[in-house]
Amino acid sequence: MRGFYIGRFQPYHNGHHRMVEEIADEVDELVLGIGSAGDSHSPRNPFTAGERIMMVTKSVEAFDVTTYAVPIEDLERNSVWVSHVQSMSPAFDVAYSNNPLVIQLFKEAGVEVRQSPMFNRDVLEGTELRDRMIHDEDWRNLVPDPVVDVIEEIGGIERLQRVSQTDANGGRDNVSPS
Ligand SMILES: Nc1ncnc2c1ncn2[C@@H]1O[C@H](COP(=O)(O)OP(=O)(O)OP(=O)(O)O)[C@@H](O)[C@H]1O
Ligand SMILES: NC(=O)c1ccc[n+]([C@@H]2O[C@H](COP(=O)(O)O)[C@@H](O)[C@H]2O)c1
Repeated sequence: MRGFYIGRFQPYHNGHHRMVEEIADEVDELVLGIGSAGDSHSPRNPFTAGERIMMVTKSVEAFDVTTYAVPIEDLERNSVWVSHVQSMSPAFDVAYSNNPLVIQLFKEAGVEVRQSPMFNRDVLEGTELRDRMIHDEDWRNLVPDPVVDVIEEIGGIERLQRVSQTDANGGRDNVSPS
């Protein structure tokens, strides 16, 4: 059986990782959909699809499940989104999500959906992690080790901090010293 789990993974964190660990017990193969694949370099979506593919691919090596990472761009029309996903992904039998819109769209399309508990959601949330990165607070213990390596390799913290600035302070870096 093949499962499908989509997220923005901005970044891939230990909550996602726990969910993948549980899914790996139920399926033979797993497709990880890299959602909002066209988005990057913004405070909500700092990392590119390719960077997120590196994060998930290196992290899921810890589990005994064949995994395919597939980038999925957003569409204006929710009503055809499941067809769009299916057109990009290896065929799957069951979709995993805790996102109410995703659950609704898959159910309406007749796809079986399974949910998982939320793990330690007070800290294991992308929004909380990005906030900690911006403010130089602890985040490394909330993601799998390979994610730390990828974010360091790409200069991810500096990027997120810069794209989160406003022109009022961000422009300073662009002025040549006199
Ligand atoms: N701590 C968690 N435990 C279990 N599932 C989670 C957890 N955090 C996110 N998920 C689920 O993983 C999927 C992908 O989530 P997503 O990539 O949006 O992460 P997020 O932590 O919700 O990020 P953001 O705050 O950026 O929206 C969704 O179905 C979401 O509900
Ligand atoms: N119309 C659409 O493009 C559409 C609809 C539902 C979900 N999605 C995407 O699926 C992903 C769902 O992941 P999250 O659970 O992380 O929000 C997101 O990237 C979201 O943008 C897109």
